Amino acid sequence: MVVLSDIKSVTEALVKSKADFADRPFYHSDHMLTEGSKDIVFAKYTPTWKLHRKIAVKALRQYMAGNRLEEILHASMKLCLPLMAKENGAFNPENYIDLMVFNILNGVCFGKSVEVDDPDFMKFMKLSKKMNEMTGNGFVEDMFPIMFKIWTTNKYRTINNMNNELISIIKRKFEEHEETFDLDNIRDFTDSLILARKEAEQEENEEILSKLSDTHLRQTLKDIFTAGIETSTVTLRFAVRYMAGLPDIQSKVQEEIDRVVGKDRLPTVKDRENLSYTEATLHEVMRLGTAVPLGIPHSTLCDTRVGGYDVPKDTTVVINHWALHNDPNQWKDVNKFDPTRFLDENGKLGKKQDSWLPFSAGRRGCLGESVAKPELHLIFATIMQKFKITLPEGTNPEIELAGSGFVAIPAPYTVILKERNVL
Ligand code: HEM
Repeated sequence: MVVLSDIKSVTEALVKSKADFADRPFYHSDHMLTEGSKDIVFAKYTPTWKLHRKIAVKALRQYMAGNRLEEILHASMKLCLPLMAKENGAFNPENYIDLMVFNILNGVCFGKSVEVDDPDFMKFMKLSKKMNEMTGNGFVEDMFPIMFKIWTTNKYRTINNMNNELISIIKRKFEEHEETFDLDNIRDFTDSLILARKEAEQEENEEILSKLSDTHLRQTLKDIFTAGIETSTVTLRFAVRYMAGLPDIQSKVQEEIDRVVGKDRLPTVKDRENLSYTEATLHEVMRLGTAVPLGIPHSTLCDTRVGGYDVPKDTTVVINHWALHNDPNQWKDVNKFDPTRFLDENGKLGKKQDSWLPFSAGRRGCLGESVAKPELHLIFATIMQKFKITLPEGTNPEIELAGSGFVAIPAPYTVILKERNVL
């Protein structure tokens, strides 16, 4: 296994070496949990993966072209904000952040916003968190694949059952969409996937059709949901926790939002270009609170080289995003939370710093970056606009980490909210 921990070698591998590092290692457990490697996230670098990625990118682009993201977020915020305002004293904001993010991705995929007690929301979040927590340390079955045939561990069986429950939720939603599909009204990402299949049917393209089975399409949906929800909720949980412990930075974010957006309306996607300090603060949250510290493992497609070393075909390659974000050669006062490092001399968001790579890069770079960036910004800016956030007295100012999954999680914490800008 090779671990790349500096931006020079990461850029060489992911960007300059074309597809050499674009494969994924094969794990039997992934193969089983993705109904036979029919997903995007863990799939090998094959024409089928390329087709699904292309269709998913196009479908997300279609969705993002209008202002549906903003509409769905505003609807969700109108549900969440009054509930948050009613919280008395210190509380854990996790459930509200979960709902805001769930509603965005539920909106993207299935065109709907739900309430806090929606059964699918509650079930989905519970399953997704538990699965992230449990899968982090891997499966003994991957070392001894024969076990899949004779006896699987309790851990694998539990995760497999939870995975099947997730798949059944998505399957039901996909079937509802198929029944109500209308060519003249493409409502969301799911409709765009169904449309892609109908187009292949019209062209009688059997080869493409064989790659667009129901299983493939629901696995793509599952990817968008699972890859999108945990990463975004964790980033926002870090953001709220950082702001609670950094009152000066919080005030600067709020001054900017008050000046640009005011008090009479919610922030919009268009405001983002004028909210440079707020965006820079989010960048700094994503640097110090790296949500996916070791990315998703890559694998080499051929014999290749990186950093002057030979790397044989089929070598697992890990991108250490945490190291890139904490490299003292790249970041001045590396441990200091300082949004201004992302701003130019005019206070505008400067060119992206090379060693800031939360979404990775190259052919396997995060497929949802175009959704995640406006989504995180809108949610963060709206929370900051509405609430002053403080820590309960006696809280350790250091942020503690928890969890052992793909995603790094801040340890559960509580905050106190005070409404600002009450209309
Ligand atoms: C804070 C938010 C997010 C972060 C930090 C993040 C980060 C990442 C990272 C590090 C990877 C691995 C890239 C690689 O292998 O080099 C990845 C892959 C992926 N992400 Fe995200 N992500 C976020 C949000 C999202 C969202 C909202 C979606 C869906 C709308 C999404 C969908 C995906 C998919 C499908 C892949 C697999 C791409 C492939 O293998 O071709 N992510 N993400």
